[in-house]
Amino acid sequence: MIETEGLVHRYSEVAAVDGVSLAIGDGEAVAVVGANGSGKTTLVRHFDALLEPDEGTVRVDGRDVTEEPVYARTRVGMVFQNPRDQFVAGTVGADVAFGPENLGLDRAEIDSRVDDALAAVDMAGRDDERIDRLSGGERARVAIAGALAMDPDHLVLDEPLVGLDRSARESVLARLDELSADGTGLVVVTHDLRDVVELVDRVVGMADGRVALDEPTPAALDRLDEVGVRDPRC
Ligand SMILES: Nc1ncnc2c1ncn2[C@@H]1O[C@H](COP(=O)(O)OP(=O)(O)OP(=O)(O)O)[C@@H](O)[C@H]1O
Repeated sequence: MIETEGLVHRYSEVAAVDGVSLAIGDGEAVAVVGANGSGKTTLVRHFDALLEPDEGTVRVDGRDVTEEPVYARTRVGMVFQNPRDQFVAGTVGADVAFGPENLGLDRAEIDSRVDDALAAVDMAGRDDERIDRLSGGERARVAIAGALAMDPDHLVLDEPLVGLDRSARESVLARLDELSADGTGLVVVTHDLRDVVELVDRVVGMADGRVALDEPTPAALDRLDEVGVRDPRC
């Protein structure tokens, strides 16, 4: 469970997140939508204590993320907008192993997690390939595998489909659908619901740093114009 209570984040004077109280349960698949600059990325970066609240609290399973950032990062896997920003090694296997290695797990457990994570994104057996020689879609899937190797309860993906062609998008979405069906919670940040509308059961709409919409998917679609987001049915 991810919870924020009265969360405020300011960059200098401007409140990018302005009093957000939100609870995301285990296994929920949530889209966080809103216009450019509405505070989506800033909000989700708090789930892993990548930013510090100016006001309010963020908890994962009831544990304050500022006090226990390592716990938050093992339970909430983060996949950034540009996967290039998150790779730490030159090859697929070494990169996916990095998180579990930092947990101090033994080699057999690390290898098993890497195998499972790569299989989950349809990249099994490609451990030795160089990341800089992969396509954009393959990189996106390796980034997801890196987060999955931590065996998280929730996966937070910030614009995971930007820059991918149709077949890469479909491949990533199919993997996310399977993960969701297996019980991994998904939080997908996007300003375009078209791709993920089938995937999510709840839509949180941000406007000016606040939650302006929080509804189950079918009902939410009728109110998207309130947060400046296009109705994917149109
Ligand atoms: N590092 C930063 N320093 C200063 N201001 C920032 C920084 N990051 C974001 N902002 C500002 O905070 C506000 C919210 O930005 P944020 O990236 O959270 O919004 P977003 O909804 O994710 O936007 P987008 O859809 O464009 O990615 C914007 O006005 C942005 O300019």
